[in-house]
Amino acid sequence: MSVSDPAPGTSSVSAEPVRAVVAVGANLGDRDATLRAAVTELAATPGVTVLAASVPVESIALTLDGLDESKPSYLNGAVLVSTTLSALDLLDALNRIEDDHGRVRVERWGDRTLDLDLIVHGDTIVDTPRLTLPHPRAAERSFVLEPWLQVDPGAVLPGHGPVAVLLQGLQDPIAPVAGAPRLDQPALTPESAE
Ligand SMILES: Nc1ncnc2c1ncn2[C@@H]1O[C@H](COP(=O)(O)OP(=O)(O)OP(=O)(O)O)[C@@H](O)[C@H]1O
Ligand SMILES: Nc1nc2c(c(=O)[nH]1)N=C(CO)CN2
Repeated sequence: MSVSDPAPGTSSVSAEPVRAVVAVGANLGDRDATLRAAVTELAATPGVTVLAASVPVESIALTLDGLDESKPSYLNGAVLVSTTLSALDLLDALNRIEDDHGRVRVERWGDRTLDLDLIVHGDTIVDTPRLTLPHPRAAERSFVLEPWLQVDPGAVLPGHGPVAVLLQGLQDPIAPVAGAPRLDQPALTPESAE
């Protein structure tokens, strides 16, 4: 590889589709509606096919000071996609969707209307300020790993091991949302819930 070659997986177009995992989260506004809209927009992105989406899970806000129950709680989920986009182009698409949902970047790990993190992109390993893959904090977060396991029961986090094993070692609590459909399905309306 010459010095001008892009890092693996970051050139603008992948030769073959790869599987990627996107973690979704929100703790401001109508969290459920925002996550469902984001999955719809992801599915409408050229070069992206949604293969599966988790149901939403409720989680306590993780801040730089630890879990903080005084902050609005998060809804989190995960989406498994097949994509011909490079990791960087997929990240750009995720950032555009975040911006369209009024995402304001004020404080690290601060409250947000929508957060879309790229967890893995094929076997891409990259570590730059713009993009680190696999996501460097995924292994510590039940709110990422449990939904990921829902969409890919055999998932392995490169450099860390099977997601099912990692999840067993974590303490951050997550809770199901009673009756909530998968995030690639419409929300239940009072009529459809009857
Ligand atoms: N794998 C990745 N997924 C998403 N953003 C990433 C990734 N690697 C690096 N970044 C960079 O991180 C920057 C900050 O992203 P963001 O504000 O979403 O972080 P955060 O969600 O607050 O924290 P965390 O990364 O711990 O989830 C973005 O500008 C983005 O370029
Ligand atoms: N519970 C929860 N806490 C968080 C989350 C998140 O998605 N869920 N995302 C963060 C930054 O990515 C910071 N803290």
